[in-house]
Amino acid sequence: MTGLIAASATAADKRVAFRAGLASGTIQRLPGAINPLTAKLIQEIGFEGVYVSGGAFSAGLGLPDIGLTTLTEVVSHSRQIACVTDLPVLIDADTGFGEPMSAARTVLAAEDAGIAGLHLEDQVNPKRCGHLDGKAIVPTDEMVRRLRAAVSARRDPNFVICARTDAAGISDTTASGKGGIDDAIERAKAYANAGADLIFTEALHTEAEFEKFRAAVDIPLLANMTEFGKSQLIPAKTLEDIGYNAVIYPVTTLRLAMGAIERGLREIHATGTQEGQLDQMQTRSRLYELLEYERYNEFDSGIFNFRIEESGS
Ligand SMILES: C[C@](O)(C(=O)O)[C@H](CC(=O)O)C(=O)O
Ligand SMILES: [Mg+2]
Repeated sequence: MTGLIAASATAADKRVAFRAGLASGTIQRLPGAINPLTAKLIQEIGFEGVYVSGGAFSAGLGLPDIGLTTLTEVVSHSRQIACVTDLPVLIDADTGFGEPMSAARTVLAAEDAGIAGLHLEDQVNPKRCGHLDGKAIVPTDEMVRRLRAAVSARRDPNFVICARTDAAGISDTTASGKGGIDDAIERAKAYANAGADLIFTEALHTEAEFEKFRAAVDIPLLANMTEFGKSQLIPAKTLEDIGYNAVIYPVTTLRLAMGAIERGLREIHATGTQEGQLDQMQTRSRLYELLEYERYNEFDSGIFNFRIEESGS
């Protein structure tokens, strides 16, 4: 029955695995899971970890990514995802949901939810998507306070605290931060000194910028391969060759699913049937396979009465 209902790996195992992956020299690929079922697929296909995106979570609630979601909402959604996978789950904790003390509380809640790590960003509150113009960052020392609070709250030393800097995407001089890639690199060094285990280099543009960042700091780095944003979409192998340690595909599964849902709904609206789209769908048998329906019979033989051979799908 191990691995049914909930994952077989413990939170401690997953954090150890994430740290080992970050130190391995092999890039850790973390697609965003929009729900626990997607996390099961991510594991089955063979990725190294699962990401929980704040942007995809808020979009799923029908809201823009402007800091409207709360610590409780994000952690409970992430707990459900972490619960069903043996893979480490990294979550998007935005700016920590408040002042430094709230960042500390966020870490405690994430640890209790079985999550392997989280990232905190240096944007002002309320934050916005890192690939939009007009965002603003807090002074370095304020972000350092956020991080110190998070690091000191941690009870499991293997829980990964990732610091995201949005500085590279800020071109105009703001009251709060210089911005630009050089500022981002300086900030990454300060964040590493404050105890961050991993740096999320948000909104770099080109391969050359990723290379420049890698050459300047000696702490694990995470790349964000989000679509339709400011960053060139660089293959995982190239990022690995550059020396990056992790890559997220944060909103990709939401965009894939929503693209398919919109096409399908329009066709049903236009033709009155979904008949022509059956080959685009995950079949009942594939869904049941992913859910491991059959294994549930191990402890209750009355549950599984679906026959793949007879159903034809
Ligand atoms: C990584 C990110 O923070 C997210 O919430 O997934 C977003 C992704 C996106 O909006 O494309 C971000 O880069 O700010
Ligand atoms: Mg986000």
